[in-house]
Amino acid sequence: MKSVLSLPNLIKLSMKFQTPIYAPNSQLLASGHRPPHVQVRRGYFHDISEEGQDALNVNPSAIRTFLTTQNIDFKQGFTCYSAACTQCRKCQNPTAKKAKIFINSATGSFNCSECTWSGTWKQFEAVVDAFQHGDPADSEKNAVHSRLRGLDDASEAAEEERRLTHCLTSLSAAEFADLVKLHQIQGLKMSTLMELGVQVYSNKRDLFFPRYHSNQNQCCGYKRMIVRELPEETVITEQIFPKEAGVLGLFGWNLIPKKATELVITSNEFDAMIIRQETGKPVVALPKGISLLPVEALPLLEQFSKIVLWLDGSGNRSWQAAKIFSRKLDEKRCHLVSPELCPTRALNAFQSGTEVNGIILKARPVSHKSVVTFGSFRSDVLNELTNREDFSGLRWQRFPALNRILKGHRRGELTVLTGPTGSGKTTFLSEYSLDLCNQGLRTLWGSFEIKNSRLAKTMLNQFARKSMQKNVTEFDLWADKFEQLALYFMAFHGQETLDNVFEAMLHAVYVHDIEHVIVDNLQFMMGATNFKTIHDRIVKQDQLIEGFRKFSTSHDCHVTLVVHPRKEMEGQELTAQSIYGGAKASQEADNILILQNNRGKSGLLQGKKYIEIVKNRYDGDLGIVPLSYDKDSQSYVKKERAKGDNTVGATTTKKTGKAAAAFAAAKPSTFTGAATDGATEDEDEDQSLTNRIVI
Ligand SMILES: Nc1ncnc2c1ncn2[C@@H]1O[C@H](COP(=O)(O)OP(=O)(O)OP(=O)(O)O)[C@@H](O)[C@H]1O
Repeated sequence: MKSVLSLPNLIKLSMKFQTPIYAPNSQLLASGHRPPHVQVRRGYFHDISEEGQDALNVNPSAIRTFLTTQNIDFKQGFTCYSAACTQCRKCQNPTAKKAKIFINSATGSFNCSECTWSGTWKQFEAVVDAFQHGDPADSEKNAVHSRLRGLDDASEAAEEERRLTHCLTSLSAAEFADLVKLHQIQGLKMSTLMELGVQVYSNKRDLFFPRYHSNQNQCCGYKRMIVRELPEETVITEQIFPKEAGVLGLFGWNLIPKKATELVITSNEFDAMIIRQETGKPVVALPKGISLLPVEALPLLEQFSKIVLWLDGSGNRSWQAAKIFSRKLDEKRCHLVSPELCPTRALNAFQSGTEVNGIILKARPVSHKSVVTFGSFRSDVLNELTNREDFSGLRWQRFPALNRILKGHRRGELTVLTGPTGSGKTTFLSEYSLDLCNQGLRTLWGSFEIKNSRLAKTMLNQFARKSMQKNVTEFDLWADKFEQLALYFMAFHGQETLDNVFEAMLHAVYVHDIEHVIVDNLQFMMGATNFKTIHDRIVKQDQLIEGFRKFSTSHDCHVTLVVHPRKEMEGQELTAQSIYGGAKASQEADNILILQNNRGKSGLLQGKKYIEIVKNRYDGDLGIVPLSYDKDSQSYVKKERAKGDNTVGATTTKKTGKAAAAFAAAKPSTFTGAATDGATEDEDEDQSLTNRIVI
């Protein structure tokens, strides 16, 4: 994945935020007005355009056909095709006869197991002649003899970091006991930590966890667990290197025997260690927990015919992630430790007296996706029954009222948002998606109407909850934090074909484990064609909606789609029937949200825009969420009041009491309900509105 901004855009950004921007070689690209001590920064959003383009027209059968017509002898693995590597110099050596290139069957990207020669499918096609003749000179001429992206630099930086750390034996027995208590790793032996390469920093509290890729002797990245003492609590945070781009590697990979055929995958290093200690089984931990199974790790995992996934057992998201990962790894070989089998992560299970090996042996095979029995999803049913709160989805932090109605944001659903032109749909969606992304939901934005840089500016203001224009000196601070989000952008602008958009989405879901796609808006996929009749136009739109519906269901990925209302509806209050096109949108969508522009005339809605939820398939609750707009931060969330500011609170409390009557007067036939006790004043207000259910 690449971070790219074109030079003109960089200059514009620099001017806008009055900050200098440098190239990686420290050459000044744009000066801004800031003093020259500002550090080098990268562009702050991830552009997947190149990857998406590369994925176009690549599919398993196209890859197989190409390899066959080129007379390349290949084997089909679980996730990759493999062929002997004749390309790299090392593989010319008779001792490196076993070197293979692995070609990912979904994307076509390839890399060699020995020399880490790597590239995209297009590059492979371009040098296939040189590849077949094993002519390294030729490959160099073609300038694609590239190593896995950034592997060398990252390895060097990781080794440098390791030099800052010390062996655990440098700790006294009391210091090690403190460390165990601090990280809550009772039961783990020092020898186990050491075997897996864990080291301690000079402060005797922070830990270093190395990760490895194909070279089991040299780490390619690391995680630092940083312990911070705050006045009232101790906080442990994780710093991951490399952050996003490049090869992340796997913790524990250095100990995996080349001939091992079974593997356990965990989402946490300590879980991997307890499994190693208690069972001696080959085990690795994922670099970013349940949020990512890096695609470049797939060739490493080809050797295993059985993979047991035991991810962090707390919560539905990890169970969902295990199922998504098993699809990526090939369900045939995957076994899952379900929350029903063991509701906690491995270390916690061990600490509470559970026999870890027994749980791994009982892991259930993932059944064939099109032939299922009740037994295969009985744990899902039990989960849904016992963890209803959890199943109701990821909760918005900025929109508590949305949680009350929609019960959170769930995977695999289709949400349609409509509203009059210019009413603020993009602005709202930006914050709605940012809120979830900030909680770790991997998000892909398709903004066809406004440029990514403008959208990112809005998001940055919302993220910082202040105007970046007015606080330009803080740009670097916020941009750095913003850059940490798992946020990706499609690099499309204006009209785009559905095929191209789907290809980019498919690629992003597969490679980046995207969980939420936002498409703003559907009209940009209708094509420039002049439709003969309105009917033709409606049919086309229905096909598009059907496509997005299928996508969200089959990839268990939430799709939020902006659809314009019918022209004649502008100026009137909109309903589910106002969405442009046939009935498809309202049939296929799981949730329909309308940004109502015609501000309420009286009561609590006076002068406010609001979101009206007119369809909610999950729960059936409907209602409204009032929006207060703050122009500076482009945010729909009220600014936090200073502590002790009772003036506003008193007014609000009073207003809450009268609100129901005032509101009922505004919309008497549509809403019923009352405010709830015990909520904060703001929540009271939201609650008093959202409790009114459309009947
Ligand atoms: N509640 C609001 N009050 C005032 N201005 C707003 C509000 N919400 C958004 N805006 C501003 O209105 C402009 C249009 O907003 P936005 O692009 O989000 O609307 P939209 O509904 O997506 O437009 P379109 O129908 O063209 O796609 C932006 O400049 C935005 O900052």
